[in-house]
Amino acid sequence: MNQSKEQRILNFVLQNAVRGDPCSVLDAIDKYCSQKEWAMNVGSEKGVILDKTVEEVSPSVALELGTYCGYSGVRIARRLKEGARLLTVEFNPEFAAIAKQMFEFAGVQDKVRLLEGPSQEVIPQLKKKYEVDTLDFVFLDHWKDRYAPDTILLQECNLLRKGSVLLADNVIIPGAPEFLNYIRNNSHFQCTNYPSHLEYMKAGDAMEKAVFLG
Ligand SMILES: CCc1ncnc2c1ncn2[C@@H]1O[C@H](/C=C/CNC(=O)c2cc(-c3ccc(F)cc3)cc(O)c2O)[C@@H](O)[C@H]1O
Ligand SMILES: [Mg+2]
Repeated sequence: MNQSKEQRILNFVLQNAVRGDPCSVLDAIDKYCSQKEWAMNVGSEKGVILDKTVEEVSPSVALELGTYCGYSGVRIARRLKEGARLLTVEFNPEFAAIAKQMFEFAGVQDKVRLLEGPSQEVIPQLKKKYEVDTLDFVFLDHWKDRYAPDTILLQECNLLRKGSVLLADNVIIPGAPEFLNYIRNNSHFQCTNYPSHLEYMKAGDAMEKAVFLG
């Protein structure tokens, strides 16, 4: 059975990156996806916006929606302080298996917990099953029509506290109009837009940061 693109990305990392070195893993994925096969990783340019936001927030508990191959999970985990943890949600078993291997090779597996399942089922389990009190940081990068309903669900489940930071990828391409409309017209969120470019391409894209005001 011929390999998937995601398996080819992982193989390239295993053969070209340095085990235990998260930066070399990110560089290998960026090299492969810019030179060989495009893939929907947040990439190095938007990745810097992600890095800066994670450093600013310095989260103890971070949530990622849409693990895919684990690129942004590695990117976030490598910046977490001692004892902090990333919970990342992925419902495609093949991608989850790829991402788990990516985390282990990068050496961040002790900071990252991959939760397999659809976000709308996992989010309501975070407090009881995964011992979460509130989330300090949430990275949204899954199906774009899920950003708004999941942001509402996070509030319904009391998972946000005053100062919790949401960061959403792709608010230009593919776009998340319902999310932008919801979050920018909601007085409980303070929004900031960060213009950038689509990963590995020249097209414009942007990230949106939304701070929950309580
Ligand atoms: C059910 C809720 C739910 N629960 C759990 N896991 C879920 C989930 N919904 C989705 N997943 C997983 O997340 C990942 C999907 C991510 C979706 N991302 C884009 O579509 C995207 C597209 C472009 C682009 C494509 C083509 C272009 F031409 C331009 C741009 C660029 C980008 O950066 C992009 O993020 C996969 O692993 C899903 O299995
Ligand atoms: Mg994305």
